Amino acid sequence: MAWNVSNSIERINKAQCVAPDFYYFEHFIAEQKALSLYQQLLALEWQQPTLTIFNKQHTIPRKQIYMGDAGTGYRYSNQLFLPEPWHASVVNLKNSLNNWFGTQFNAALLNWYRNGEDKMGWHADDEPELGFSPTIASISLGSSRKFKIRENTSKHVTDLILSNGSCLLMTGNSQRDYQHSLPVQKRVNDGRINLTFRTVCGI
Ligand SMILES: O=C(O)CCC(=O)C(=O)O
Ligand SMILES: [Fe+2]
Repeated sequence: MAWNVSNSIERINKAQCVAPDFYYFEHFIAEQKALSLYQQLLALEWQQPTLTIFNKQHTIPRKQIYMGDAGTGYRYSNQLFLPEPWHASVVNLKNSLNNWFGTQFNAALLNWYRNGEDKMGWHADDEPELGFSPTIASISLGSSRKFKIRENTSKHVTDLILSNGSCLLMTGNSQRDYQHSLPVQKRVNDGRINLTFRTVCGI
C-alpha cells in the first residue's frame, strides 16, 4: 500500500536520509526501554524454518517469528507463513508506529540474530503481498549490527550501523532499486532482535 509521505514529512526531517528512500532515526526508542523490550522478546518461541531456494534446502541463519493480524499470510522463499497472534509489546509498538508515521502496518517479521554469526543475505522485500512501493519500518534492539544497502544498477554499497533503539524506515523505491543485507560480524558476541513492520495485503 502506498504510504502518504505528506503525513510524515516532519518525522522524516528528523531522520538521516542514508540513501534515497531510506531514513534512519537513531534514538527512536529510549535505550533502556529498547533493552528491556529485547529481554522480553527473547522469551518468545523462536522458529528456525528450513527454506527451499533453487531446489536446495537451507535452514535460515537466524531465528524468526512472523506476527500479524488474521489474514496477513505471507509468502517468503516459496513458503507460506501464517501470522502468530500479536505479542502485547509488539502490537503496542505497531500502533505507535502507525500513529507516528501515518502507516497501516498490520504485520511484523521478527528476526533474532543470536550473535555475529547469524545474518541475512542480500534481498529486497518486494513480495507481491507487500504491494507497490511498500513502506517498512525496521526497529533494532540489542547489539549494534552493520546493515548494507546496494543499488541494483551501479552496485554502489552504503554501510549503516543499526543501533539499539533505532528505526530504519524504507519507503518509496527502496525495494525496487536496492537490495539490503545484514552481514556476519564475527566479533559481535551478543544478540540483536530486529522487528520489520509491514503492510501485508493478505493471502
Ligand atoms: O535485521 C535487519 O536489520 C534486516 C531485516 C530484514 O531485512 C528483513 O526482515 O527483511
Ligand atoms: Fe529485508
